[in-house]
Amino acid sequence: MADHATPIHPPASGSWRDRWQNFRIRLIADPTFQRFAAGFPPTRWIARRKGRALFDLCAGFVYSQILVAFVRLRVAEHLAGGPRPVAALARDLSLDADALERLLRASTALGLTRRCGEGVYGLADLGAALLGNAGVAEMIEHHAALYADLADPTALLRGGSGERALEHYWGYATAEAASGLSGDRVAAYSELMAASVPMVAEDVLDAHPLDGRRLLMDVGGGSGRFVAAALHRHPGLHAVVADLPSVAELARDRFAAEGLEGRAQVAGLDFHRDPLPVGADVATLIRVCFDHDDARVARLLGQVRAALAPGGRLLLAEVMTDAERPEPIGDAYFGFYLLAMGRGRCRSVEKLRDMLRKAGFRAVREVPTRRPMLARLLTAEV
Ligand SMILES: CC(C)=CCC/C(C)=C/CC/C(C)=C/C=C/C(C)=C/C=C/C=C(C)/C=C/C=C(C)/C=C/C=C(C)/C=C/CC(C)(C)O
Ligand SMILES: C[S@@+](CC[C@H](N)C(=O)[O-])C[C@H]1O[C@@H](n2cnc3c(N)ncnc32)[C@H](O)[C@@H]1O
Repeated sequence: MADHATPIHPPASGSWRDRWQNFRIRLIADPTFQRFAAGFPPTRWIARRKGRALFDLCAGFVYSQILVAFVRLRVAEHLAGGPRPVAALARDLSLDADALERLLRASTALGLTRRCGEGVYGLADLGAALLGNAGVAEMIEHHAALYADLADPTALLRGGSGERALEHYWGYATAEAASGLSGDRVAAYSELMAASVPMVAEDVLDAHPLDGRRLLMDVGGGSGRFVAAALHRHPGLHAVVADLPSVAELARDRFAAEGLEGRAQVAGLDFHRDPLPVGADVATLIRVCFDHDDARVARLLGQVRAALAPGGRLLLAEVMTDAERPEPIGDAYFGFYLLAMGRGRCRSVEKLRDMLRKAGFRAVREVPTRRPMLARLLTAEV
């Protein structure tokens, strides 16, 4: 058996299911069993699959950095016209051909490219999906800040010391007076959000069209890209973006540039301190609540409800988890992302439902979205 100072999962009392689970865990932790299972034909495939899964967890950062090189060198764009020989591509990218082939073999192994013959590579499904998705490429570049904060993950869990890269990047997350943030401090995150919101906007507006609504208030609406998408879809709709003053100015510029200034207004404010504009018959909170702690979100939901007209509706969209089934995007990725950023957390659908009800909303419903990995949607009535 494994040579451990403390016994792993001592035999338990309880249901047969618990006892069986404990037995399995003890067995799998035993190196002798691991060796046996890797060679024994009936268990060999399971052992290989689990070993591979553990290897992929170990190697995740390496895979991610291969993706960074792939995006930074714009390999997908250079292969968009069809497969190309390594030598020609190397000339275009000003890269040594051997180094490029190393990258292309790696990106082929990861499903981004495919090998079409001796020294010739083309796009595979994941590389092609990346090409159609500018927001993802920007996120990949942005991850440098996240990885800097994750360099010492236990220190991060213990609260660390000094300002983290993401805490600085998202200046509002821990600021006492967020409304004082200058244009310089909000420009980078506003651009990143504007690049990544179009897919979320499509999915939310497809799942819940705003037909029949008169005035939309997008709370934390950033530089107005969601509102612009809604107004282009619904010609009778008017809207207001409520965001920090320096961000609201970016939205004003967008509306002017897109000829929407007659239908879209901005309200520069701090939604933790200032009242929201009243009278909208639909409000949206898109990727806003998970930035903040429970107490602030509870107050914000109360504020939004109070600002909505009678019969008004709230659409709350962001990544959500399942209370009883932790999963990689909400619990692993956003769990640690938001920890580095400051005070936020990715909440379960159940938790958000409960918070909405406590804020006085009724008829809280989840409306399925096309890509729940980007955002799930809850609607609630005043
Ligand atoms: C017959 C043929 C040709 C094919 C058949 C097979 C087939 C149907 C293939 C499908 C091909 C296809 C259309 C693929 C599409 C793939 C898509 C749409 C992929 C999308 C991927 C999206 C990704 C990877 C998104 C990543 C998002 C990230 C990392 C978001 C991060 C967000 C952050 C950090 C937000 C921060 C906000 C804050 C601060 C927390 O509030
Ligand atoms: C993660 S971004 C989401 C932006 C946009 N809804 C989207 O999905 O692209 C959060 C937004 O909330 C705004 N915000 C954060 N704290 C705020 C506050 N106290 N008052 C007003 N806006 C705030 C930020 O400026 C930012 O634009």
